[in-house]
Amino acid sequence: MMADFVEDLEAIKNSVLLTTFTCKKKRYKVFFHQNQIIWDKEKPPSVQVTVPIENVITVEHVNKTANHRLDDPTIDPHSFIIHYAKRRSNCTWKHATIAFSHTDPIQVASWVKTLQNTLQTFNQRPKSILLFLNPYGGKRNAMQIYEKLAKPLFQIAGVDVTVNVSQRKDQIRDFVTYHNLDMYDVVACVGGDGTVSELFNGLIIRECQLHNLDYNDINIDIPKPKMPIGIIPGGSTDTIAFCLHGTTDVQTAVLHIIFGGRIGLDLVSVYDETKLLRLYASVLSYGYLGDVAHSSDKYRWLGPKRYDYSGFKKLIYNMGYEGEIAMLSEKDDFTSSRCFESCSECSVCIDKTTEKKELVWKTIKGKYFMVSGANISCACDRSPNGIAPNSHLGDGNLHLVLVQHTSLLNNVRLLLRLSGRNKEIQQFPFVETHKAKEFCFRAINKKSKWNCDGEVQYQTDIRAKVRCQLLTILGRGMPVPTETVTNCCSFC
Ligand SMILES: Nc1ncnc2c1ncn2[C@@H]1O[C@H](COP(=O)(O)OP(=O)(O)OP(=O)(O)O)[C@@H](O)[C@H]1O
Repeated sequence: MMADFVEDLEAIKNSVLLTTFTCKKKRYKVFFHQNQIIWDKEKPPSVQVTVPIENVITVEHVNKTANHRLDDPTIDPHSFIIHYAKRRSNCTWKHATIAFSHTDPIQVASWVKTLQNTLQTFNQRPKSILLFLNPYGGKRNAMQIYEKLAKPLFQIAGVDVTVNVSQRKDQIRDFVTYHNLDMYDVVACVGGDGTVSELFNGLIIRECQLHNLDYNDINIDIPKPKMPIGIIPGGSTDTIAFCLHGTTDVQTAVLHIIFGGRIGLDLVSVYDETKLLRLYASVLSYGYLGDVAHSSDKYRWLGPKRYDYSGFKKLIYNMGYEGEIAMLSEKDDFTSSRCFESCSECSVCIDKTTEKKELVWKTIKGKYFMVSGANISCACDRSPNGIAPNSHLGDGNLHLVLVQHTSLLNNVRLLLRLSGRNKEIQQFPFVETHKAKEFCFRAINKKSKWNCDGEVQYQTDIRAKVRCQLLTILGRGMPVPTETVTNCCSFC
């Protein structure tokens, strides 16, 4: 049975179709081989387009226009349409279509059947999605984002979407924790980092309960939820979505959900002395960013601009906070590289046969402007490199970025560099970065708050532990950039 299936797949992959079709009164040679559709004009100049079948959303017959309003639409046996995704230079993907016609309906039927059969072999593509909308985050337009940009694409792809609009904070987390999700392939959301955080915190608590595990115990191996999550940006910063796709473009995110590609994302579980506080995916930050998260919530009516206002106020105060940090790291791990699509460092983590490296605890004390445990680079539109440019999505490590308390001028340089794309903050002498699998923080004297995926966490003394690739996300990872970097002034 399995052998037959594999043979069928091979037969589909090796099948060759070559037909001359018409498109907008011009003749095109269209070719399908080795899972690539290629078309080009019959006569010069050449306009060759190649579309890998994994970038095809759907293939269908074109509908004939009905003679009367009340007539049911019928299919035109002479034409078919390919809906596919086109990658653009700025990391975004766009929906595109091409319709081909032929006088012989058998040619058209043969193409439609072959392409549809090939698409059916992509069995990771979701058929049924439970989608949460957060009407409160970002510009409060999650509903419009869904109706205008996401729904039409899901309809083209034939994905069944059940929409659930959140009525209160933590409702998404509670729903995912306690409701039956068996009828869905994927849970997804339209919202910012706080919404994504509700979604995966609910999924993890649910999984622990299913396995009768006490999630408040830091020593348990947290079970990995089977269900992947899809993220459609609809918040203010959307750091998680940006680090996954290299953009916060909504259409790109929806296309990644439709394609069903999977990547493993590390999560970090954060505890106080007695219990799990929450899990995070982007950053846990104490000091400046904690203060900004706390004060900016009062100005939510300002939208994303609230971060500029609160950020400026907290910068002027230039508070420093004393603390003691203990971190658990691999003894000789000095590697540092960026995480892009098909990342080799993240694929090593999946391989359970990798030998375990020796881990050591190290303790440091100091006065800090900011202490951040970055699980991912934390790049976003406002900070194209992020706090930790070399942090990976799924390598089982976080980057502990410690910014010492220093002059106001240095803080301004730090923030300018964070908002630029040319240099990394790691090059400043007052910034040190450590890779860690676990860390503890204890505040000394004056206390700040933690900013945990954009949400305020009031307990200051915490312990955080990375959980390697605990979450499966629909996406392909950050694309390799094509832009060249230009030099900037030495000030920032
Ligand atoms: N119906 C609701 N009413 C009030 N708050 C809600 C509701 N649904 C979700 N929330 C909460 O809204 C808060 C903000 O949401 P979210 O983080 O998605 O947007 P944001 O803060 O604008 O974006 P980002 O985190 O990307 O900067 C989160 O704390 C989330 O738990």
